[in-house]
Amino acid sequence: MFVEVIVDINHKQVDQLFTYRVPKFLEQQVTVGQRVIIPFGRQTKVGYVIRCVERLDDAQFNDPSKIKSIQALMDYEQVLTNELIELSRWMADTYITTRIGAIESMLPSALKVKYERLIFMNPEHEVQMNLFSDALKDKFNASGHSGFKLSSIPLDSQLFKEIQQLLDEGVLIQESDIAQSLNKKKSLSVQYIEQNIERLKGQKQIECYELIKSRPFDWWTYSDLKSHGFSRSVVKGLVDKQFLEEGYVEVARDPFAHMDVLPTEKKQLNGEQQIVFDRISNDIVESKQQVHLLHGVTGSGKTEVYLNLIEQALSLGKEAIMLVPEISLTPQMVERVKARFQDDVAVLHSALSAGEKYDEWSKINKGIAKVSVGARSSIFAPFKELGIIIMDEEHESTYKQQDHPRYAALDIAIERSKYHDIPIVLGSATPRLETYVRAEHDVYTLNTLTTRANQQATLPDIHLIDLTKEFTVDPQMLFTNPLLNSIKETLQKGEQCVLFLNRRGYSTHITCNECGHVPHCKHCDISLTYHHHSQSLKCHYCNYEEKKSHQCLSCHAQNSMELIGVGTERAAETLGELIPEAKIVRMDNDTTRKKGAHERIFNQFGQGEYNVLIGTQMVAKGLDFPNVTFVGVLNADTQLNLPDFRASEHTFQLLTQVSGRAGRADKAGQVYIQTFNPTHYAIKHVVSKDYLAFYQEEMAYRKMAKYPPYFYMTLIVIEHDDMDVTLQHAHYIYQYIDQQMNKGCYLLGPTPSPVSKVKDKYRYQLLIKYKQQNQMNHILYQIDQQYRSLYQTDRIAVHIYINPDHFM
Ligand SMILES: Nc1ncnc2c1ncn2[C@@H]1O[C@H](COP(=O)(O)OP(=O)(O)OP(=O)(O)O)[C@@H](O)[C@H]1O
Ligand SMILES: [Zn+2]
Ligand SMILES: [Zn+2]
Repeated sequence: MFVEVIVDINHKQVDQLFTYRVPKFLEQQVTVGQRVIIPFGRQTKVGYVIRCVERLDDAQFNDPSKIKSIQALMDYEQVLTNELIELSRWMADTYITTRIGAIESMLPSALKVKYERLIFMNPEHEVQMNLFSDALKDKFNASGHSGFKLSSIPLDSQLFKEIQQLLDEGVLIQESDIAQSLNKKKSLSVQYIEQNIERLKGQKQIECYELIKSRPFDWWTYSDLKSHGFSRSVVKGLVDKQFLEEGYVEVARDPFAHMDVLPTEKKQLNGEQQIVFDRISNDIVESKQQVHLLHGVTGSGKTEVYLNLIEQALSLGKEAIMLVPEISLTPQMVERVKARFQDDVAVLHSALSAGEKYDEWSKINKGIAKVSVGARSSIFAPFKELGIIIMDEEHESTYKQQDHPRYAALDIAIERSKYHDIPIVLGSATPRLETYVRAEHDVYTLNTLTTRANQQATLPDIHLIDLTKEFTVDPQMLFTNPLLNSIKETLQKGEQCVLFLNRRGYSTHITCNECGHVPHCKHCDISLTYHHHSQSLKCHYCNYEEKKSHQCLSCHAQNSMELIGVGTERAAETLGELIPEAKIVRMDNDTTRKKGAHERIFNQFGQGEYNVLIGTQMVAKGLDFPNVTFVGVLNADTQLNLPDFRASEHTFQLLTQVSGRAGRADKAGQVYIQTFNPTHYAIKHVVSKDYLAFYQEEMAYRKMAKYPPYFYMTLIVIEHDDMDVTLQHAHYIYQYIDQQMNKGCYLLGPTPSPVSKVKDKYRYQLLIKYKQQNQMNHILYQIDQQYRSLYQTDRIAVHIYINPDHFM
């Protein structure tokens, strides 16, 4: 038997199938999707079995005896299903990436292997140790002559040179050793040994032995048995009498052990919810591949519909994937899914440690968990009988991976839904234009929820405060009187406020009030951000940091550097001064860095320990607190002014989402939005709560400007240390594309990128607009190929972003 294998080396040149022989003793065990250890050139590598072949193609192999054998299995279970293996090929083609890169993005990082090189003396070579340096002799002696790791020797040392020399002469040899970064958690456990039960006297011991005997192949931890009422001494006694065998066995960590999730009852769906549920549920039952848009206003009970659909899939013996944008943005979602489906749920998200992620993934791989809730990469959850895929808040940009392979979770979902013949649900109060237009044209099924689910709740009243007319009362220019008065009124009624500021840090920039100088990053074309906590200026692109100085570096005026633009930290401080009775808690990147900080802040706010929650994007979405009746947006314009054609869309989405946090239960909600652009359509339609009106106006603009969804767009960014070289290659790529592309495509540029320098590299960009989704793939592939090799020699980097969300 032979296998075809993809090798764990992320390089185009070796990104192909290699054939290996399977030794007799492994024939029964090797399966597709497993990892094997193989000789590769002069190294030992890990490979993924893609295909098993009984007979070789004679034409291809004229000397089959030359085919090498696999050495061992890396693990006993499959890590990739047949479906995922196929998908990796599709990804490599679609995203212009390597197949191994695609495979890696599907697996938990804990499965990543580390390769070590061990140095030995060559047993087939006459070795004269007395010719070795003392340092080398010490190395061998210290290892008991069983070899040492090459990585333990500094690269620039004399010893390293000596070893290289001896390797070349064949006196020493090296061998690869493969280590896995995974630390499996092990726990002391016991297992059944067959014995005559008559020999047991104690009643407790007999019961315990009977229980373990009932599942003779299982390992039981001491704490398992304790929960069945058997103390440690009872179990130990059985071990001593050799009724049980003791050993350390891998156990799963439970990252949610601290989270008490009580099972919740289903809610009776309302009329609209029921209609939507029936329609989608029908597609689950009939195994119909169909994308559904669930367009439901904030608080319309989309989550409740998702939970019922998952339940439906489970009742048919199928599994479900529920994607959320980022766990930190939707903290309550995990809890709600866990509460409904308890131990059937695996949670996959970035806040877990690598080991915890592996354990959760393993639960799916072993068929223990039936539902996964997680961020983007959990779209690859290795389920075998998928019944439904749900993407909550489908408009979020976190559903696209920014690094290689730059996949979109929706594309992957669609591939998987074709494989399993199942529906996909895209839920949002503010769908992307790309999504809505497909629903309009019946490519997707449109489902709508027009009212709030809770019968007493209505959508909040939304008011604008025109900052061109209304003056702010504080020197930081954050709060107007109408806003402050509403906050006070809310607090007096014993209700809660959410305040949203689209920034982080104490203040964004500092500027000299004498000459207008703004400190910039030394390595990037971007102004530095002031952080009050550390009294320093930081670059958010490269992490460069410097102390804030009192003197202007440009005009040398003393004490002239002032803060402009204000962040959440300063806003919270100012509000505390203006309304001393407010109990304020802040939520942004700074206050949530520690593990579990999100949860803690939400819980404390939910329990009423605070009455004002002030924060960035993190407070804008997914919150469901009945006592929040007021939402204030301090400045609606920050996002509107970004150089991005989606600026209006993003502003409309964000303001609608944050407004939606108010008045979700029986108390009516109020929203105040401060803006310098009260007549801008993105803001006007938030006030009128009219998604469709916004959609139509924005579509007209996109059509005129030839933007998505009328055109597909690809951004190409060219980066190099030298500006002239960068521009030269940008022109070269321009000409290449210009000659190859069809009529009806548009090529723009080269222009400097909006952030024209990052980490000391100059950046130019080209933009292509075209009509058919994959029509540029061939050209882009060629460019990618060529520049991959050029990068090796000339360090010229070319990044290709297909349908990017951001153009910075
Ligand atoms: N059928 C129902 N009857 C009563 N209450 C319901 C019903 N469905 C949902 N709810 C409640 O209404 C509130 C809003 O529901 P949910 O959070 O599911 O809305 P959503 O559409 O997901 O919201 P958003 O998009 O704003 O995050 C929740 O508190 C939920 O418990
Ligand atoms: Zn920088
Ligand atoms: Zn100055």
